Amino acid sequence: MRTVAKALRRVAEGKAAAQAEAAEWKRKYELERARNQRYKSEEVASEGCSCCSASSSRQLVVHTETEQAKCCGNHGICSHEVLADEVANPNSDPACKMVARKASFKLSWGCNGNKSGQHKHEVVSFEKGDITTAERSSKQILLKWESPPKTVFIVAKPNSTSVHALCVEMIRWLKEHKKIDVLVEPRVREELLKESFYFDFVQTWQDDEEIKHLHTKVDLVITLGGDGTVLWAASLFKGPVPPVVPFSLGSLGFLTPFQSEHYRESLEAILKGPFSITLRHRLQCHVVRDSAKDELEFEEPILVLNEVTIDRGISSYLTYLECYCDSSFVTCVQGDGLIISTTSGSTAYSLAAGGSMVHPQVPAILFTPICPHSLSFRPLILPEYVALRVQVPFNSRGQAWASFDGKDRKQLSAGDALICSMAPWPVPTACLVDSTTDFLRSIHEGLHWNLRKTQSFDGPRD
Ligand SMILES: NC(=O)c1ccc[n+]([C@@H]2O[C@H](COP(=O)([O-])OP(=O)(O)OC[C@H]3O[C@@H](n4cnc5c(N)ncnc54)[C@H](O)[C@@H]3O)[C@@H](O)[C@H]2O)c1
Ligand SMILES: Nc1ncnc2c1ncn2[C@@H]1O[C@H](COP(=O)(O)OP(=O)(O)OP(=O)(O)O)[C@@H](O)[C@H]1O
Repeated sequence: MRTVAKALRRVAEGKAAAQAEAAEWKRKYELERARNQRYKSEEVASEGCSCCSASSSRQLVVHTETEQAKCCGNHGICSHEVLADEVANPNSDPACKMVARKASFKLSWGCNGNKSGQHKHEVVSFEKGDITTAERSSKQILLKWESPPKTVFIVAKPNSTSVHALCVEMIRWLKEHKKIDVLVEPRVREELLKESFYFDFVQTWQDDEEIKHLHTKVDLVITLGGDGTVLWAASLFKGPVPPVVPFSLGSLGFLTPFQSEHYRESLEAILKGPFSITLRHRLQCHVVRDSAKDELEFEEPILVLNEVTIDRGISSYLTYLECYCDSSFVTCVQGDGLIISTTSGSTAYSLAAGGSMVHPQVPAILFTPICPHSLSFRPLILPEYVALRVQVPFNSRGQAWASFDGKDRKQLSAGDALICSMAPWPVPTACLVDSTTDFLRSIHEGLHWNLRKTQSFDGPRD
């Protein structure tokens, strides 16, 4: 219990750190606004400001440092740290090639036609091009490049001829028509070089240590596969995630709105911008062993985009789990297990277990039992600022198993606990239209939600 209390404190410290960062960003924003007001009388009166012409849509437009001198200050946030250039590395080894400067971008929040509504400035920090959130945005978010993206990371589903063919064609197009550098996983680079030495320019990494710095080298991630490829791509980023463009080459396509047949048009639009994004929040999960003496014995936290599942594995006994929300006891789960899901995962395992479908922008955590041995156990939807703790009691007959986005199963013995809270690094996925339209399309086309033959007009009348 002592180590779990420490774990909860650590989660709270993590949240506090994210909120402190957001508060610092908000302080900068207030300072910039004050500075913009001072500039207003000097320059904008004569020159005007490009963003003001967009003010009819009450867009919040974020300016770069260079624009702040003439920014009108009506609704501009001018805090934007210039990204550090990376030193070009003469080493020809593709694993060591450093990419040029990372593209900078700005985020704006649309008020979607609500011209009169007072616009609440969401606090989303995107220093150095890394998106970190302390609060969920309640408006559609637009991403606008301030400098053209230079490096794209392509994640391709393995063992698929169609995916490989598209990957080859897309890399050629990006290099020859868009002059964009491409980075792929080591497996993919080997496959490309077997095909032709032309692909020697494609970059990759040598060891997993480099994966930790992927977000500093990549401007955009493209996934070629199904929903699982999006999950896989997200799992490669243990911190900030660059914008992801998911192309659909799977069966359902909940997370993959872009059609591969039109990849040129889609990528032209994305590379030019601005484009809508959905900040898909992730859960950060810690396994705390009963044997842990102090917090240094924590295992590597795991980030999930869909859900973490705690189930009975191959045991024939019911799982028996004690659940806490912050420090309040929630319930004991006796059944096949429990799913703690994000809103992005609400249409996946949680839905199959009877949970609700929730729009990905809703700030929530889903608490869904798997085949509970109790008639009254119904799924819950909790706020996203809570920390959930699931513990295997000492009087449990069997063990439990935790799996993260359906992968990496970890055994939980008596006294072990799993602690989950919202991670400050969402997966920013590009929208085909916008967050809501894409979500509704996915449940209509992926699930055929409420698809019913229409009742004929003829028949009795009131
Ligand atoms: N009984 C179930 O429904 C069940 C069981 C196990 C895992 N899953 C889901 O599979 C996910 C892993 O996906 P995978 O592709 O790596 O494994 P997988 O290849 O076994 O695919 C499982 C199915 O889940 C779908 N899926 C994945 N994420 C989804 C989402 N956010 N919304 C709607 N459908 C989604 C995929 O399209 C695929 O059809 C897990 O995160 C879990 O949500 C579902
Ligand atoms: N680049 C990758 N490297 C390793 N594994 C991957 C990679 N991309 C995807 N996978 C794994 O392959 C499995 C299948 O991927 P994906 O779900 O995208 O294809 P699918 O199952 O054919 O499509 P759908 O999920 O829509 O049915 C997933 O479990 C995923 O974790």
